[in-house]
Parts: sequence; C-alpha cells; structure tokens
Amino acid sequence: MSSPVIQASSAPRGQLTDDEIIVQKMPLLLGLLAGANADNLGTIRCGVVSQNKDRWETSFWTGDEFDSAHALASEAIAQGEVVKENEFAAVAVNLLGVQESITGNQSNRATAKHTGGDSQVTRSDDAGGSDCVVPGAPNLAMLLSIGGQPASAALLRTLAVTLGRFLVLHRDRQNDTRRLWQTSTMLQNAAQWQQLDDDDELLESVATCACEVLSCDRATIFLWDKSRRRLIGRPAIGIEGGVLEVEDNAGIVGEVLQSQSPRWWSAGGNDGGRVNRRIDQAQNFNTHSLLAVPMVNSRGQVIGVFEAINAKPGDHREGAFDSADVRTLTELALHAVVAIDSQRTRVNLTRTRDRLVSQAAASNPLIGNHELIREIRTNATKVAPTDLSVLILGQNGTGKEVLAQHIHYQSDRRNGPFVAVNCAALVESLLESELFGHEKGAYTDASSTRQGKFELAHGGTLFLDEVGDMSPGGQAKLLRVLEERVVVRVGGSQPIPVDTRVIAATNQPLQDLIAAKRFREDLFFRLNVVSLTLPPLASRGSDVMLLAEHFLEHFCRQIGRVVPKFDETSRRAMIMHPWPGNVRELRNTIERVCYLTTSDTIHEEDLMLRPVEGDMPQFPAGSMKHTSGGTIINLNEATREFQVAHVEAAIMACGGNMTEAASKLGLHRSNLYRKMRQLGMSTSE
Ligand SMILES: Nc1ncnc2c1ncn2[C@@H]1O[C@H](COP(=O)(O)OP(=O)(O)OP(=O)(O)O)[C@@H](O)[C@H]1O
Repeated sequence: MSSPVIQASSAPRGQLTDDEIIVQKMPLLLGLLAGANADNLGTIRCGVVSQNKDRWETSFWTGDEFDSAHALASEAIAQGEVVKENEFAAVAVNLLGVQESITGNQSNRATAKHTGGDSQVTRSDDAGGSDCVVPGAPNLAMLLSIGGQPASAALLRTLAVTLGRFLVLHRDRQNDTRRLWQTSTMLQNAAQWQQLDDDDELLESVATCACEVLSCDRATIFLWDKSRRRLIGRPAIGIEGGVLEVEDNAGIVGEVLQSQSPRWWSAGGNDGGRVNRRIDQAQNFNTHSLLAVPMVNSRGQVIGVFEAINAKPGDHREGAFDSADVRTLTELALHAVVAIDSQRTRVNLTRTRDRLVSQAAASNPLIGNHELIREIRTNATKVAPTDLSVLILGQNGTGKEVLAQHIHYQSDRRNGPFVAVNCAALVESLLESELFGHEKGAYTDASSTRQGKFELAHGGTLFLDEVGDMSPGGQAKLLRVLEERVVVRVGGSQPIPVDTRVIAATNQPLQDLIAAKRFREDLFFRLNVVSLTLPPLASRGSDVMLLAEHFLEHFCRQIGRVVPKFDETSRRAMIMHPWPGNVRELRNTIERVCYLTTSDTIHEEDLMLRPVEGDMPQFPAGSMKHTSGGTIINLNEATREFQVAHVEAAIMACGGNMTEAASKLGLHRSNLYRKMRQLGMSTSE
C-alpha cells in the first residue's frame, strides 16, 4: 500500500525543495497550531506515523521519539477515536474523508472499482489478488504532546483534519504535476509519430513512450490479426525470429481483447497462471506486474491490446500499476491507434500514388527507335533530374507534350502534378488569369479566388505549349515569374512562392519571331536552357510502324477486338505517307481503322490515306469571290475568304469532328479554334 505522506522530491544538492521544507517544518507548524508559544515550543513532541501494509513507519517526528508511537497510532485508527497514553494523544488522519469533502467523491474501498479515463476498469485481482490501493485511505495517525501533556481531543481532531486536508491537496498537486508531464510527453511523442513511415520504428517509439510515462520496464503493442485469430506483439524484444505471436484469447491480453476493457495484475495473488510465462522464459524475464488496455480506433473497432509490464516503485505507487496508470495507458493507446491508423493510411496512399504515377507514366510512353528519338530520350534522361528549363521544338503532332511528360515522370517531381497549358488557345485577357490565378473581384466575372496553373503545378511541372503564340504582356509576366519564382494573382498584391518547373514547346521558329520582335529574346534564353527538337514523323523511318502497331493494340484493347495485322500494302503505304499531321495524324488513322474495319488484316485501302494534295475537297472553279461589285478585292480579304472556305470544307468533310478536321489541316484542335476566331468564324468552344 503506498503512503500518501509527502515524499520529498529531489532538488540540486544543498537546496531544499518546497516539499522538504514542508516536511521539516510540519511538526513546528502543528505545534504552533496547537497553541505552543515561544516558552513551550521546545517542549513539543509530535509527529505523523503511517501504515504500509503491516508495517508502521514514522513519516516525520520532532522532539524526543515516543517508543509506543506505532502501537498508539494503530489503536487510534482501529477505534476511530482519540486515544491517549502517558503524555501522548493520537488521532487518525482520515484522508478519505478529507478527499470526499474536497472533491465530493464517493470512493468506496470495499468495491475496489475505479474509473480510468472514460472506461470502467475492473481490477484483475477482484477475485482475490493482492490488496488494492485506495487513495486517501485512513492509514495515518498523528500524535502530539505539548509540555509533557497529551493534547486535548478536540484540538487534536481539528489538527488532524487540517493536516489531512493539506496532505490530500499536496498529493493532488503532485499528481497533477505528474499528469501534466505525462500528457505533454505523450503529445510530443505523438507529434513525432506522424512523421514515421516505418511501422517497426513507430511501434518501438510508442512502446518506449509507454515505459517512460508509466515508469515501467517494458511495453508491447499487440496488433490483432483477426483472420488468423492471433495477436502479434511488437517490439518483440529477445524473441527468437523477432515475432511475438499469441492466440487472441490467451492470457491477460486475450482477456482484454475479448472484454474490450482494461485488466491489471500483480504477483502475489493466486491467479499467476493468467500470465504467459512462456514469453518470460523465452526472454529470461520475470513479470511481476502487468497492465493491458484495449486499442480502439475511431470507428470503434478493437485493433489490438497495449500491454505495460513491471511497474517501477516510485513516489506515487509501489511496484504495481494503479488506476492512474490505467487512465494514462488508455490515453496513450488512443494516441497510438491514431498514429498506427494514419501511418497505415499514409502507406496505402503512398502505394496508391506510386501505382497511379507509374500508370500515368506508362499510359503515354514516348515510342520510337529512330536514332534521333533515341538521342532525345538520352538527353531527356540527363535533363530530367535537374530543374533546368527545357524548350521542345517540333511540328504539330510530333509528340512535344509526350516528351514533356516523359521528362516529368523521370524527374524527382514525378509525384507532383503535370499541368499543361496551350498558350495559343487562350486570348490574352484570359491567359494571365489562367497562368497566375486571380483574386475574388479582380474582374466582373471573378466571383471567387482561383489558383493559376503555376500554383496548381507547384511541386511538379508546367508545360507551356505553343509558347510562341503568347502575347507580349503574357511574355513579360512569364519572364518575371521564371526569374523571381513567385506569382501574384490578378487583382492581388501578395507574392506567392511557386516551385514549378517549366517546360515550354513551340512549332514556330522562335528566332524568326525574335527578329520580328514578336518574341522576347530574354524570355527565349530563359526557356531555352536546354532545347530538344522532335523530327517530323515522316523522317523517322520504321518508327511509323512501331507507332502504328502501338496505337493498333491500344485501340483494339480499348474496344475489345482482336488485334488485326497490317498487310504488306498497308505497311508500304504508311511508310510512304508524308504524315503532315505527324504522330497525331497516324494515331487518328489507326483509331479510325480499329473502329471501321472488321477483318483480321488491314489493307492499304482500309487506311484511307489520301495524297496530301488531294486531301481536301476541291473547290469548284469560280466558287471563290475574287471581285466585289466588279472591283478586285484585296489580297488579305481574298486570303481570309479562302481560309474560311477551306476550314469550313475540312470540317464538313470530317462530319463536324473538329479534332479530325484540325488534324487534316495540320493544326492542333485548339489552334483550329483560335484560327477560326481570327477569321471571324463562329465557334462553339
Ligand atoms: N513518340 C510518341 N510515342 C507515342 N505516342 C506519341 C508519340 N508522339 C506523339 N504521340 C501521340 O500523338 C498525339 C500528339 O502528341 P502531342 O500532343 O504530344 O504532340 P504535340 O507535338 O504536343 O502536338 P501540338 O503541337 O499540336 O500540341 C498524342 O496522342 C500522343 O499520344
């Protein structure tokens, strides 16, 4: 049974702690309270004695010792009265009564049921284990003699209540201090657990924390493998093979799992068989006290049992766990479950992310075996891990975006976003907001704050396609962002740091645009740290077939048809075709073949490749206006009219399929829309 009498805590050598001062001065204080004055102060003989199980101890004493102090104290406690012998009077100091009067608690020693945290705690020794500790039990007595006379009974009772009150408050203060330390230690540890991805490391850290806050020798986390009906304990110190496994209904941990309530046990009772001594033997260890609590997740499911072993004797308890420990371990178990749950979620999310990233990387591979493509691939691999700006050059449909993605997925940014923006598809007024975002109210239509693509690509890659079509204003802002690495949203003033790698692409000769003052030279140098040029498809030789086979398989798998074979005629036709729309045109051709043919073999005519010259419907002679009211119209207007008619004819020939029409015209779909807007044609995009 632990003594509730003040325990002097340690302080630097030569200094007394508050507790030590109180302990030393207590007899004097009692004497003064009892009416001693300067004359008879030296005649005070008094002290407090306490009972520890069957043993009596003197907690503090002043003046000459009284040989019968323990016997008289024992009698006073047994009778619940003030008892006197010679010049001494003794009275029980009823801490339990004081506790009730202070807290209004109705602790009941006889039932020995305690509440630890929110859960009802059942003592494992209810059925005859070792004696239970009821804080505040009346195991103290005070003895007092002044001037060789026993103190009066009334005075002694008052002093006993005062002393009891003081001791309980003091003990509570010590408990609060301890609790505060335990809570802050647990919180500090729990914050670190959020960073741990290795589960062995996490469980080891949780167990170490339990040993620290509970002041015990060992702690083990038993996670429940429900399907195998086993509890897997970790860390498994000293266990051969490093795995500690027990049946999920064996021993005290099994009891906890089944009952979903805490159990605690200490040696000395007749229930020693409940402890799994096999583990002790394996570890050359002796369990003398044990506490186990269930581990319950936020969905109310029990995921395991948290066990602490061998409480170290200390100020607050002897060598057995008590109700305060149950509360502490229950709380720690909650933190541990959150950490284990979130670690599992994190690991799953990381796995899912890695899988998705691999799938995304594999979904659009850079196909090609031509020497030029191999060289590009080698250079891309070199440049990928750096943060250097890359400029990709090449005609429409040659695979500039595919190459940009290839670089992204080979870089350390692969887990970040890949964001593509077609600069040509956006009118100047929208481009700025699209790239840099806008604040609420920046425009009439800006009803809410919106992040720009630079922010969305933070931690990843921003692919700026058709960068040659960017307006001068857009170019100036882009240059500033690339130099300062911060964006300011339209209508905002706050600079927002961005960690975004830029890969730009164009099909236009930027040097010519620079000469014509349509592209900033400084921006060109910023973007063109490394440049990679994709050759037209027609110059890639047998890569045409490599790509055709790839697309054929891809589309057939998509629609669930058996992959047909290209015959000699179709192969030759594809190799000979000039592919003005490059890989995009080839892809569209193969897609059409997959949907429109049914035979096992693809012949040349299935490809429906037409010579480039004859690709467009011919305009009947005289169908174009060359004059207006007899006057010859100027060349610009004639060109515009021709382009309008040509685009309309292409759209019509493709049955309104804009992607196909764009491909036929050698344009990206978005460029076709842009062109149509320039020509004053109506678009639905
Ligand atoms: N080397 C390649 N391997 C596999 N697919 C490719 C390759 N090159 C291009 N493609 C495919 O061709 C189509 C067009 O490619 P992409 O959009 O990358 O070209 P682009 O040069 O960026 O076109 P644009 O200049 O018109 O924007 C896409 O469907 C892409 O998947």
